[in-house]
Amino acid sequence: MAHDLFEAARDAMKFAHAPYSKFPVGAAIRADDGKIYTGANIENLSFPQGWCAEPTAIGCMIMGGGKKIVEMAVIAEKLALCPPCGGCRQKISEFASATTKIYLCDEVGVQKTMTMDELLPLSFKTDILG
Ligand SMILES: O=c1ccn([C@H]2C[C@H](O)[C@@H](CO)O2)c(=O)[nH]1
Ligand SMILES: [Zn+2]
Repeated sequence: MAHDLFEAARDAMKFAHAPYSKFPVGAAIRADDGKIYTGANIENLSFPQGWCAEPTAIGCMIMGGGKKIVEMAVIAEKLALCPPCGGCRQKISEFASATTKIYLCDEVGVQKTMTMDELLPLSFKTDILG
């Protein structure tokens, strides 16, 4: 049921701290423990110090005891769709598999579903670092 994830991401977006870009983003993760973890973007007056909604949700998942992303939804207030930025794709991939679904949402609901492999093809992998 992706719709509950969409609703969680939409609700999380209300917590965005985005006074500089005025571009609120919300994210919601269904984790392997069955719980939903959410996040919003949190900007900073020192611009590079702000961060995206996705890592907020990942941090909540890790601190809540979740270990893997089963599926994830992302929504932005001002765009039709908000595909995760490059840095977020790498961060998500740490806790996802190639087939993990990422739901790109607008204010109505899920509009596009992509797998992690589609979002981040040929992703960095090595057995040297474990
Ligand atoms: O995948 C993304 C891309 C951008 N943003 C945020 C960062 C910044 O606060 C605002 C404008 O880039 O949107 C996210 O939260 N997730
Ligand atoms: Zn990002």
